[in-house]
Amino acid sequence: MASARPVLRPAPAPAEQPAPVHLSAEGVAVDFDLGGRTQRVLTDIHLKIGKGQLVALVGPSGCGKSTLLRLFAGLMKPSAGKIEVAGMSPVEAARQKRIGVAFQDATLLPWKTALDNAAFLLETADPSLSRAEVRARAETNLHLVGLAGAEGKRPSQLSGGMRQRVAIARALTLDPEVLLLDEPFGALDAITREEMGTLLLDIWQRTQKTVLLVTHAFDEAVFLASDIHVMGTGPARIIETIASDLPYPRDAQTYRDPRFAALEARLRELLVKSHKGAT
Ligand SMILES: Nc1ncnc2c1ncn2[C@@H]1O[C@H](COP(=O)(O)OP(=O)(O)OP(=O)(O)O)[C@@H](O)[C@H]1O
Repeated sequence: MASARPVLRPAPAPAEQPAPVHLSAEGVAVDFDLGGRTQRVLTDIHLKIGKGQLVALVGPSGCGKSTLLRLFAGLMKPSAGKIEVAGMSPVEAARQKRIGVAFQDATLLPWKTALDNAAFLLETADPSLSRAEVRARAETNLHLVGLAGAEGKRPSQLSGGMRQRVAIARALTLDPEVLLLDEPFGALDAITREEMGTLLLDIWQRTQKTVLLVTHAFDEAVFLASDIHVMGTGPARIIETIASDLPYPRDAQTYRDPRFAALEARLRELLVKSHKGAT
């Protein structure tokens, strides 16, 4: 009788563990008081973003994307529901330097140079660091965002896109776990925007930060994000979450992947519907 041969099977792949939740919104609503009249801007927002994910938030203009980002940054409180960052309140997470933000209006200090602006937040957040150390970190990040040579310029001497990049360098200098980016490349020309997108992917892959990116540009959302949360209006809520099937790493070839076009088309369809109030 032939001896039974051991059957060689590949070792089972370890079950993929979902990343622990890093940013969460549970039943969040925001009301603004407009001189005695209450306007509900966000309603029933539920969102879970895993640690180390790069996620995009898209939606019609004025639907409340920046408001949601401001909630995660701890800059305002929800009228209802709960927001957490790393299992704590956003205010506490910000206090612990876990959150870096770069918003649409770069809000740089006009009297400070690009280098001093990039250094500013870390300088005030961690007085134990030497000035030389802080400036070295700020300089590294300014170079990373393509601003070598502009260290000594003041905001009034920089273009809108350059100011935006200083704001990103300032957020990176804090070395936070979470990056909240509101239209960070909105003011840039198409080519620089693509370059900055590739740079962001590179930073993200090297640092494994959790990134929440607000953008109007479908191609940017599709190129960068693993999940795209689509918001509708009146009042805003998440109408769909698209899990991207585009693999990482992504590069110029990614734009030619048929899956890219399909995702972009899906986004377009959802946002057109949302504009018409049909969702
Ligand atoms: N502090 C505030 N007080 C009153 N209303 C506000 C305030 N901040 C924002 N809003 C209103 O809330 C809504 C959502 O604004 P928000 O800036 O979050 O939208 P958005 O989706 O980021 O817009 P965009 O894409 O144009 O940047 C808008 O109607 C805006 O006018």
